[in-house]
Amino acid sequence: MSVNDTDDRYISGWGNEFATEALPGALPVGQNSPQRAPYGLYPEQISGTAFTAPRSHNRRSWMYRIRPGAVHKPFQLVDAPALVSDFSTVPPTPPNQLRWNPLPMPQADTDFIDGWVTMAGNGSPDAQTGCAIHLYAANRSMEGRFFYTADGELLVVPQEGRLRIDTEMGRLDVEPQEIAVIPRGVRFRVALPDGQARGYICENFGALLRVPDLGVIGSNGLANPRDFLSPRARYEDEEGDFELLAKFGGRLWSAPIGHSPLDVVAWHGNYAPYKYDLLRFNTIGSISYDHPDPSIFLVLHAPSNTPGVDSLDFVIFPPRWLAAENTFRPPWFHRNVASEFMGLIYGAYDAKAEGFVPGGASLHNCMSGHGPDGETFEKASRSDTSKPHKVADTMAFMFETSAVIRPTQYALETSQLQAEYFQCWQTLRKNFDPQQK
Ligand SMILES: O=C(O)Cc1cc(O)ccc1O
Ligand SMILES: [Fe+2]
Repeated sequence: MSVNDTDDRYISGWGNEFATEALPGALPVGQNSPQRAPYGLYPEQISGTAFTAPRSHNRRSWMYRIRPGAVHKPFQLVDAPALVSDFSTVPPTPPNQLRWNPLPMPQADTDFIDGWVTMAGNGSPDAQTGCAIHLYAANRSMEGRFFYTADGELLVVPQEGRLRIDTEMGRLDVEPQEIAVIPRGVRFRVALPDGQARGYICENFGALLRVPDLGVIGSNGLANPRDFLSPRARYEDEEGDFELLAKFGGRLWSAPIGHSPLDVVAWHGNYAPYKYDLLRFNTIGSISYDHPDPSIFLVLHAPSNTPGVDSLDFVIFPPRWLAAENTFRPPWFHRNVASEFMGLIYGAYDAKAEGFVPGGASLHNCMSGHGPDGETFEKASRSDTSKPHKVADTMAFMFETSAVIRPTQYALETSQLQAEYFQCWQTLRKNFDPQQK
């Protein structure tokens, strides 16, 4: 999918000052809050950063809507036992390497919101740092229901089935190998064009995700800002007995609402949902020797207050050429200060010969040893590195965090957990021979 001047669905560029209207002249000219806005619309600002954040980080948008966001009945608590947000209350677990099979598709009617289960995370919405990592599996479109989370922005990584995400600011159609980011507070509804869908969600409680600086890479490369797409304004003028769901303070709340909140006729600003096709990533790697650190595969990151340290990194392992000579080409054995939650969207991952399957997940926490499994090590230690090799048919990703990731009780007790995961390194035998260099 490309976007150009004739694409009537999206506007492009990461963090742009967009201006889009579904009716001509719906955006006031030269001011945000005229005494009476065009078409009888209500102006409403949505702020994603503090009013006083530096201009380079300041994110807000103005919406021109049929009714203000305040128009709904009071919220009531909804039981949502599968959702976990405050990880300070989740006990630390042994530093074991963990791996899971995919979440099964639901049997009962389950929409995108019903289908969330929290696997792991750190921090909390109250602390405004950390993240919750959820899986979703759904077989019904949301009907008459709308959702937002005040706890964080949502990074949605579809693994199976397309998602039609209708947001206040317009429509995003996303499919596996694309991602969507829905800002904190933005209301949306998800339909499933393929009848069912499964994937991963990282709910980022901290600073907003952004495209990283490129340093010595230069002015182009990795995820190029022009490839991020935001929706054009699109509105519904519908009344009915609808439900507005909110995730707030780690809990789920429901309020009756008499109209569709997707009633924004025009908006402008730089706080908006966006999508990105992971196959657009300009993957950069070694063309001489050795395997670079995976920070070279960074798509988006949420910086912490410590320079150079991110609270959350979103890293991908896309198809790419491996050309490094005299080099062990797959990921090396390693122990990191960061903690790594990995998922597989498509194909196979080059560090794991088997067991890590699309829709599955793994967790390698701070300083827990991991790396290639026995089979991968044997093969890669003997492969011919005089020729480049294409790693094709693959798309893995990592939610990497500076704080330890705590798996939830669900994640530790589910039958998806692969109790024998540790075995994949037990075949790594002693090769050491002091007589033989
Ligand atoms: O653990 C993993 O497979 C992710 C990873 C990949 C890599 O190429 C280097 C380090 C790293 O943590
Ligand atoms: Fe790793």
